[in-house]
Amino acid sequence: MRTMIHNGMSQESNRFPIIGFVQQYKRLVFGSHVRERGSESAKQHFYENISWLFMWYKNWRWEFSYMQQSDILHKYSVLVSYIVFCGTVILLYFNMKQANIFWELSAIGNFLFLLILAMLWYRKVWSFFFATMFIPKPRKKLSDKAQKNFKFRTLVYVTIILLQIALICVELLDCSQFQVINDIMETHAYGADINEICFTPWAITHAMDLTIGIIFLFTHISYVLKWIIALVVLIFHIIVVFVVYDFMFEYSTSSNPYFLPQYVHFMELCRVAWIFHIMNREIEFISRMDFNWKHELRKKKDNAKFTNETISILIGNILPAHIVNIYMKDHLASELCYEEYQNVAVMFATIRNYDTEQVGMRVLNEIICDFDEVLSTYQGFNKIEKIKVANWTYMAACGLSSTNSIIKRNRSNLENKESDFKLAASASEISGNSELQAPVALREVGLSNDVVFVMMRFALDLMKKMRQFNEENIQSDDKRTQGALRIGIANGPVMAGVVGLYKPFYDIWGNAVNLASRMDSTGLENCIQVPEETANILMSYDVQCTFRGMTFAKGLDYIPTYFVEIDDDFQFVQQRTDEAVT
Ligand SMILES: Nc1ncnc2c1ncn2[C@@H]1O[C@H](COP(=O)(O)OP(=O)(O)OP(=O)(O)O)[C@@H](O)[C@H]1O
Repeated sequence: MRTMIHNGMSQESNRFPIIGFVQQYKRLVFGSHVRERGSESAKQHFYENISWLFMWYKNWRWEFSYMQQSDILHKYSVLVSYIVFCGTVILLYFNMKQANIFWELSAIGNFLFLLILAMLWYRKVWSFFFATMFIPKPRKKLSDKAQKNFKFRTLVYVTIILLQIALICVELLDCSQFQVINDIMETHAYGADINEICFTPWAITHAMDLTIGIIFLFTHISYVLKWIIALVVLIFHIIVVFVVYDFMFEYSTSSNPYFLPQYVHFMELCRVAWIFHIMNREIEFISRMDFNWKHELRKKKDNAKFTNETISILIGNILPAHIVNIYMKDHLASELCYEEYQNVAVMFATIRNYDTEQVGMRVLNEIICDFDEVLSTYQGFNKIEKIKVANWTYMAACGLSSTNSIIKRNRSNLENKESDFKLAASASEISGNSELQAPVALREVGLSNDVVFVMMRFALDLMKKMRQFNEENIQSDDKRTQGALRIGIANGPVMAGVVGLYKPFYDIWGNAVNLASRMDSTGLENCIQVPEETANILMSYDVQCTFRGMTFAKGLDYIPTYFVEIDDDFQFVQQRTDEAVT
């Protein structure tokens, strides 16, 4: 992005009138070609959107937001124009006779300038003098607002120029044409002091030069407004030079023997106006181009943010939220990162009576969508995480929350307790759990048996959903053609993580997973089969579990298994008090 901006900026700078000329010259002399790079469309957009004559954006929304930008140079512009104002006072003082009104206006001007400068500079001056002391910096509200407010900036600008022009006007008005002629004749006839003459033409022209300087000094003021004011000053000068005080200017000294002094005066002002205008145009161009690039950058940033969010959503559909955070935050994609959980409830739910060959993918998709809908209601602390759908089996787990886990990372075989702790803490930061102090605490949290009870409730909700699906989609009363769920649940320690380079897939491993799978494969339709340990937990929650018998589970031999007692509405049956496990 930075390279793109750099390329763009250097390309744009080649188009400045002066630099552009140098480039053209180089091409002519050395035959070199400047290779066009960077974002062509952004550049094209900029050129199409700007009016070269008026230096404004054709899009008024852009123009408005450009003008509303904060002008950090504003206080410096005001300071420089104050110096110029004082310079004008000194210039007129030494070259002309002053009336009282001149000093009154100077005093008003000084007062206004100092007021505005105090408003704009108080914070900077304060931090300059008191930065080392423990005096709090004054609030930046006023100076900041003044800098940001376009109307205020324009008002200050117009006031300064009016003050400057008024100063020249009072000097001129104080000198009537009759008095000027009289002064000149006295000077010639009686050898009177030249300082006694109330009017010095070059002083007026130079004061006008300074005014033109102030006009083009300010940035973030409408370019057209500046030109209108500059034209008014030029016309005012023409009237003074050629009409009202033509006699004085005609006989003033000339810096060019080939032109009449009046024209020399006018050309002087035009030259100054032209130079300042060119400089101002360059600054305006850079400033607008800078704004354009900022806008492009903001757009690209927004796009990048949107893409990032989309990626997060997509990955969030594949991986659990806290794993997404670790992946996105720490860029672990190429490293092994897995979690150890002390107690997770695992469920395998197989949809029976359907075969993809017979009913097609549509039925499977609809049922799984229904199940996912149920899943979306199991959020929060004991959130249920869908692991996968394998064939017609829906696999889910409860207790895979970041606060229950110890995260392990395999970074160059560097794995020790300390790093485990740090990562567990970072996971807790992500999930916002500040109670987490050490892995020991994690283990205690991870041992909560609520996960088993929540998993059982989820299994019952899936059964209800299955029945609803049958009612809505299957016409026949034949139980053999209707979908039925066979569910196995087990709990215990598991490991969870993402392995491999491509197609990140979150999975869980451990005895509890194998056992849950066996509980499903050896179970019965519309029943939830659990091993003894899980049954004991459920019974401690007052859920009636009935001993099924010794069931053969491959790899485990014969193990005692239980069915969770379910009524006709797919509600669990409360345990009879005499059987309750305490
Ligand atoms: N992460 C998992 N996802 C899906 N199924 C799993 C997962 N982990 C284990 N299982 C299933 O649990 C069952 C028992 O696992 P075990 O490791 O005992 O397999 P096995 O001895 O190879 O048995 P089988 O011959 O049935 O595959 C297997 O059927 C296996 O498919």
